[in-house]
Amino acid sequence: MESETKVPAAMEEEVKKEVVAVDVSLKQLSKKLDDFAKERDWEQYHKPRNLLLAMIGEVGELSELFMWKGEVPKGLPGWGEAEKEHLGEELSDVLLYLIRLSDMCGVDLGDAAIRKIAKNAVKYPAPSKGA
Ligand SMILES: Nc1ccn([C@H]2C[C@H](O)[C@@H](COP(=O)(O)OP(=O)(O)OP(=O)(O)O)O2)c(=O)n1
Repeated sequence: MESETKVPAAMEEEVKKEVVAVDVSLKQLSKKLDDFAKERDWEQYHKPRNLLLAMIGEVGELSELFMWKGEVPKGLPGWGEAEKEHLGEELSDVLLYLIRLSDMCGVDLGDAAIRKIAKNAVKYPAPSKGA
């Protein structure tokens, strides 16, 4: 019983150590994921197709949080703290697998995303605000 109460507290400490209020970059996350995989000898599993399927699985878990709720207003009024925390975890799982997938495909995701936004702006020009 004692260990049951200690484990979550210890985990909480580990999480706190990691959580620092920074504007984290994709490159920083990418490096953390690389270290994480190396430390566990998981690089062998982090092949593009595996990562894609893992990401899709996490998109499914993310979708479950919204399932049967009808339209959900911005800011998620009525959602409890635990539910929002869970949402943050599922969003993170999707993001982390996406970053790792991009890395394992040799795609610089930040660079690709900036280029895609620029391309979108050409395809969908904003209406001019002048007279
Ligand atoms: N081979 C693996 C397995 C996990 N992870 C990391 C990336 C994800 O952020 C998280 C996913 O972990 P789980 O597969 O345990 O999934 P959940 O955290 O969603 O747990 P559960 O499915 O029990 O809700 O762990 C990873 O990088 N490589």
